[in-house]
Amino acid sequence: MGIIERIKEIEAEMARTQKNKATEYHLGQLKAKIAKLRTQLLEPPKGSSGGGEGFEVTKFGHGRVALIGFPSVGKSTLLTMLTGTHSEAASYEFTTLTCIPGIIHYNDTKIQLLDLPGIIEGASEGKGRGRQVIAVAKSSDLVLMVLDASKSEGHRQILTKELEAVGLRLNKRPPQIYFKKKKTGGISFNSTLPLTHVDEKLCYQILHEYKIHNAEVLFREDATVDDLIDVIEGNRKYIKCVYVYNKIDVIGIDDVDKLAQQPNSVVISCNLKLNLDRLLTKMWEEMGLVRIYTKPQGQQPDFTDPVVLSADRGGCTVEDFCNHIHRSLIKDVKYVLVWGTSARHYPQHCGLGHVLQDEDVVQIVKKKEKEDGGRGRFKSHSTAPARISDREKKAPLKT
Ligand SMILES: Nc1nc2c(ncn2[C@@H]2O[C@H](COP(=O)(O)OP(=O)(O)OP(=O)(O)O)[C@@H](O)[C@H]2O)c(=O)[nH]1
Ligand SMILES: [K+]
Ligand SMILES: [Mg+2]
Repeated sequence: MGIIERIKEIEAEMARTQKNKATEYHLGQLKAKIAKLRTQLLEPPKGSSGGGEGFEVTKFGHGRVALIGFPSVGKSTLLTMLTGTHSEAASYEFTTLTCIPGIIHYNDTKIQLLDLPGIIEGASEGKGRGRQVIAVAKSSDLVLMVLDASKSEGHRQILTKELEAVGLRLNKRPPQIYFKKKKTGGISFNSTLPLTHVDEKLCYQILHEYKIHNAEVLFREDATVDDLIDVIEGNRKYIKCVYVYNKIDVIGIDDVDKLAQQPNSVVISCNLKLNLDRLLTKMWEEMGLVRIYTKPQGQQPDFTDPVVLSADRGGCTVEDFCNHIHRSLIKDVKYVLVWGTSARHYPQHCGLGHVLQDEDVVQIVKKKEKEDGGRGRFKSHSTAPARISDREKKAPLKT
């Protein structure tokens, strides 16, 4: 029997099994069995060199956003509208057969937007180009799940399930469970609070299913069996997702209202160019990008060319900022001067650990500033016309 058939069989058994206290251990075990099989399904076939031909698209810009959705929901139309890069759109399904990258210029940052083939139910099992599409989704910083506002609301759940089946977790944070395999000592099970979903016996059974007999497990929240399995599997990818309901031009205003109230959702119409600004704002907020403007001593900052950091990827400290400019810079830095929302007063003298915020202005003061004679990266940097921000009008940047 193939892996997919075995998954189907266990799912059927789970559906048949009544949920109660007496069956919860058995159900937990079945969940672990399915998780193991799904992981197996994702492994490249034996004898092959890797995952087969994927969509090789080089990362570009300050972040990557993937358009995921069923066929003909308007993904390509949206890519064309937001990036100006043409991607063929038509009324028939599977118009797009590969990955098409475009660039969104927004708030002085560049975001790579990827148009992809439509995926269908069963994509996680390899139907259509599901695997390749999902691999791209996994490589992204944000997923825009594009939905047809006029179609069944169930589509959102079906797609979410497909993505979950391959280890993607949308708008979730990793479970607060400490888990460490050991060589000896048996299993130590602890929690910092009362648990209502998992007890010691259930945890043992799940670990047993994974043939783990020595480990330390500490629950720091009232997590579920699924959370525990995610932590043991360890290969889950936590990604933010915005649900984009397109084609609101073909439904009534009451239905539009209902969809707009769904969590993390934006309603749009590509045809009527409705709400695309809102979509861009939401997308940008969710990416959590932090723009830092460098200020050469005695000059205004260059407000056209920020260093872009991210709390999720790489971090936003002064040290991250310095490393972003040049790996070897850090050893020369004495301290930095910071203007902006992260500063308590202007300018604030900050060390490497200081956490910067969006639109902060930073001036680097080097250890050997004098001997350097002002020839460093920051002295010669840019004479581009400065954009005068509101904040700056209030507090001119002297130094
Ligand atoms: N009414 C309406 N139709 C739209 C809208 N946006 C796109 N469409 C139409 O929907 C159809 C499918 O659009 P595509 O952009 O090809 O959809 P897709 O999701 O890229 O489709 P595949 O590549 O086949 O998966 C086209 O006929 C578009 O003109 C919209 O806002 N309103
Ligand atoms: K289409
Ligand atoms: Mg398309």
